[in-house]
Amino acid sequence: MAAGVPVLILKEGATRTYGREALRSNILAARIIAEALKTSLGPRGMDKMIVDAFGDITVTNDGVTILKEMDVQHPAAKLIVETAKAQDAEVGDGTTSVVVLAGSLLEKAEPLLDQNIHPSIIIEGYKKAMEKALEELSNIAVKINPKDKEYMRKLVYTTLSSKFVGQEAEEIRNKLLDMIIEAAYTVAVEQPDGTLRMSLDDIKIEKKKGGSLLDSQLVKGIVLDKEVVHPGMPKRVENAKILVLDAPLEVEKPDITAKINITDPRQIEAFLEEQTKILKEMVDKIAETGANVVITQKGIDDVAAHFLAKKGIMAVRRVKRSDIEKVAKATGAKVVTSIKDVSPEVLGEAKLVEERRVGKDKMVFIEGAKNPRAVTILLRGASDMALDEAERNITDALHVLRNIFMKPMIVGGGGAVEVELAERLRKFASTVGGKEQLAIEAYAEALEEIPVVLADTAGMDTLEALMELRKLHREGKIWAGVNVVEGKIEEDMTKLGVVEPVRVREQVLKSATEAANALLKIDDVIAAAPPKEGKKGKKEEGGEEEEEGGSSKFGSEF
Ligand SMILES: Nc1ncnc2c1ncn2[C@@H]1O[C@H](COP(=O)(O)OP(=O)(O)O)[C@@H](O)[C@H]1O
Ligand SMILES: [Mg+2]
Repeated sequence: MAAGVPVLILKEGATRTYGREALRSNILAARIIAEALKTSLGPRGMDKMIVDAFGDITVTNDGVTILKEMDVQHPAAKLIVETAKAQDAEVGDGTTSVVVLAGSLLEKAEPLLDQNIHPSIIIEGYKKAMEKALEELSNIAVKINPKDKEYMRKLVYTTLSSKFVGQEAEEIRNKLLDMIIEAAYTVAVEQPDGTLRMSLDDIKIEKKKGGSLLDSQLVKGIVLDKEVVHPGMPKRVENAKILVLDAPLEVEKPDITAKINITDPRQIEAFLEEQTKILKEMVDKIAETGANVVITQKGIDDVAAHFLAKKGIMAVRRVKRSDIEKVAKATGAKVVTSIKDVSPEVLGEAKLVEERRVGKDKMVFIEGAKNPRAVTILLRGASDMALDEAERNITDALHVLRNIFMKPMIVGGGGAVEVELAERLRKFASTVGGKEQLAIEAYAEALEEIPVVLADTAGMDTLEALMELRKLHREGKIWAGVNVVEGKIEEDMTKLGVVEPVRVREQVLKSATEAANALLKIDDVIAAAPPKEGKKGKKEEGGEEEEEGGSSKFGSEF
């Protein structure tokens, strides 16, 4: 490489950092993110309160939520954030672990860099360590029976055990647990090989402020946060034949440019009559199909609503696109985009469609749908914050179930699996030798950061905890870990029910290693000058898009 020849002409104000300096600055940035997230790991993790530029407040200990809300600027930090988001999208869990592990891998790389070990050797060593760790992970994983509902209930209980503090906590957890388990097993489909599959799309979470979390309910069907359009319409329809529309029941408004010249009052009357006639014809056409419920994404004119009511048809308008899709899927309806395509064949079916009072509002319940694999968890709660956090916790628990359904294998949590893998990696390292051995040993040490952080959240002496864990694992207690609730070392975390889906831990290892290695590979950072004050507003508007673009750039490079 021809060093020192300036081939790049940078814009004024752009900065460029090379070599070790670039590497150090990236490592530092990634470690700062990890440091910030550490204290929220595990059930004793602290909550973070994040206030955005608009003054909106989020309180959470959910890793990916914290990262999404934090306005991260440094490119290396952004890469870590993107990795956590990818982890979240892939398995829906383990995001905090990924960030902590990636940060720790980079931290442990520093002394090696100080010894002048080339980054490429560290990268290679980390890769080998990861592969070995994955191999050992499947060796120690325990097979479980996903159809054992009671066992799965216990398992999900531990995911929720850290959440909801306060007096009603136990009651709330049990309530949510009942709904989660029931929902998951309702939508799960047995595969030919005996395993279960579930799609999170089949479980809708609808939040309605008011009441308490204990008033939440599981509905075997779909709940729409809408009222029936017209007071004259039935509020309850049994054996519903449902027309799902993506078309308005309105007469198209004339163009803004079109001008209607009215010279005679009778012309207005004729015009209105004509409109009424068109609407009546629409409603007649719908009634002819036998439909007794109409659900549309678009509007319904008051006159059309009146005619529908006269025919005894219940109607709901301005339903969200995503809900329209769910209703169609659940009831077997075809979404119709034009009234002329309405026919008996496109109708969906459900045993009951009913408007019910929920707190101060009314909602429409569609139950006993043709496809029984559609459920709604209707959450109630005193505040938006409480509802949002409950939704995140439920989503987490559902992800745990989905991951175990997909791959019914577990490992001990509370850092047990990490300590065991670290022990095994150290043994492996000695067979590799050379400088790579050092990198593999560094990887092992990085894994131990998970139990160390957990012990820290429980106020334990971290060094003592680690020593004891290593000792127990050397004695063959492979699931010895940190009981953070009681603040002590436990010989078998699986007995406590603190277990983790293997699928999540696999993904944690892969994502964290990939992120750390990607940063270790960079030896040149070219940063454009920050935008001038005047341009700021413009940049902020397009902020989201820019961020997306930035991340995909990373994605394609590594
Ligand atoms: N009751 C518990 N005791 C000890 N460790 C636990 C317990 N529950 C969960 N953990 C551990 O906490 C870690 C997960 O913490 P969490 O906050 O869910 O972060 P992540 O975003 O990585 O999933 C795992 O290592 C898990 O084994
Ligand atoms: Mg988790």
